[in-house]
Amino acid sequence: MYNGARTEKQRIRQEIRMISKGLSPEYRQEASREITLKVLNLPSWKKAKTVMAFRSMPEEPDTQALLETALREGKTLLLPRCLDGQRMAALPVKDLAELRPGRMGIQEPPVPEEGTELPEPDLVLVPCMAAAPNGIRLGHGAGYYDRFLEKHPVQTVCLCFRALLRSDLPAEETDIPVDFVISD
Ligand SMILES: Nc1nc2c(c(=O)[nH]1)N(C=O)[C@@H](CNc1ccc(C(=O)N[C@@H](CCC(=O)O)C(=O)O)cc1)CN2
Ligand SMILES: Nc1ncnc2c1ncn2[C@@H]1O[C@H](COP(=O)(O)OP(=O)(O)OP(=O)(O)O)[C@@H](O)[C@H]1O
Repeated sequence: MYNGARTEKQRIRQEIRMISKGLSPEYRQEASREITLKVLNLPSWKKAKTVMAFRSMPEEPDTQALLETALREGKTLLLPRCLDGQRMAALPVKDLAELRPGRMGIQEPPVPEEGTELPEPDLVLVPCMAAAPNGIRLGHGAGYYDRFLEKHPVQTVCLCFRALLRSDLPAEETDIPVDFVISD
């Protein structure tokens, strides 16, 4: 079946990969620092008892300081773990040393003991390849976050380098826009 939005997304992902490759380590580091400070100043971060964040991949804003701060502030920290090619779970992490590489080499929490109750997040930090100021985001194309957010309608904040913001992202019916986009 021809799907215009999907084809357009693939084309934009190629462009984004090129732009992303051109971002210097110095820019990434400084921009990640600015993004981190903005997140820490969000009322929704300050209020949140349980935060679902993500362990960043090299091309994403570095979330290390956010993860450490969440734990230090005594928040319950959840990180995604891919269950299969379509679904992910938000699992609790007490110490970043518990994480092990999963799909695409992303560090994931271990599977909790059977019967462990999973806390619901008050705030979800969402990764992206690119995002539009109106909250439409472009991910890696597996639909993990769209499926997850459909079941967990909570406050969402997407972290995106300013250089990767673009207002021409196409949306499919299943795309769930984020509430805020934070960039440097
Ligand atoms: N930091 C971070 N964690 C995250 C995500 C993310 O975007 N960023 N995800 C957001 O969804 C989930 C993992 N996303 C994935 C998205 C696509 C594929 C995937 O289909 N990989 C292909 C190869 C594609 C490629 O190389 O580009 C494969 O495994 O065959 C795997 C995981 C959960 N954790
Ligand atoms: N809730 C859903 N139910 C069924 N299919 C879905 C759902 N959400 C997304 N999909 C399908 O998954 C595929 C990938 O979606 P999309 O391109 O939006 O992923 P993405 O947002 O880029 O990736 P990710 O969410 O993993 O970061 C699409 O073909 C879409 O139709």
